[in-house]
Amino acid sequence: MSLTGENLSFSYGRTPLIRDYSITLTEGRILGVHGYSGTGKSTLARLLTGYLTPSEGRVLVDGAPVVRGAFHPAQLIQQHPERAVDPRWRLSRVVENIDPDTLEQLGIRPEWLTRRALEVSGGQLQRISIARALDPRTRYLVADEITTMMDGLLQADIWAKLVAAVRERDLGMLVVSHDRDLMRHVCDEVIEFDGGAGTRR
Ligand SMILES: Nc1ncnc2c1ncn2[C@@H]1O[C@H](COP(=O)(O)OP(=O)(O)OP(=O)(O)O)[C@@H](O)[C@H]1O
Repeated sequence: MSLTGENLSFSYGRTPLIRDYSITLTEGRILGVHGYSGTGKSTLARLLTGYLTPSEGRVLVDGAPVVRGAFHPAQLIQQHPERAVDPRWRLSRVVENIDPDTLEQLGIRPEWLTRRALEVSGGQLQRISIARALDPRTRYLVADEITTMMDGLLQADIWAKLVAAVRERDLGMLVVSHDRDLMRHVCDEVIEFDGGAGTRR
């Protein structure tokens, strides 16, 4: 069982950002993706989770393309949770499909759920967006710089809880980060991302 990006190419304008790049994430593994700023790591994360469509190549989940409009089994957790959560919604609505044990596992307090996104802290909102990504149908997570804006203690707490949840559910997780120490700590393996064959910047 795997999440595969097969011969992916993508560009925002004329210059290719990602070219003929392939990557495989196996269920139950935590794979780190490290690379210089601007190489296209966030773009790769978006391609793998269906937020962007590759110009060439394809994304396969367990060997098959994801059905358009269906729940994507690879869920993206972004650096800025406030961009991922509708500010008008009470947080209880954001996590309505998530079982209470998962909320408790992530240290989410019931009183946060009565509020909206702008009425909780960044760390609290990131826990909510992690919880939402842990839908029962999720098989893979792509975590893109999810604790970059947080202090060390909060980072460590969130990663400990997320990794425990991932291991317990035997999910595959791709971790995009600049932080080599974090990746050494969290990942089974770390790869260097360069955008693929022949990309220039
Ligand atoms: N929506 C967009 N439209 C046009 N260009 C974009 C868009 N999003 C990103 N880019 C450009 O694509 C390149 C790669 O961006 P991306 O965010 O994927 O890189 P990254 O490796 O994640 O960078 P960082 O490590 O700094 O977060 C950058 O030059 C960026 O300016």
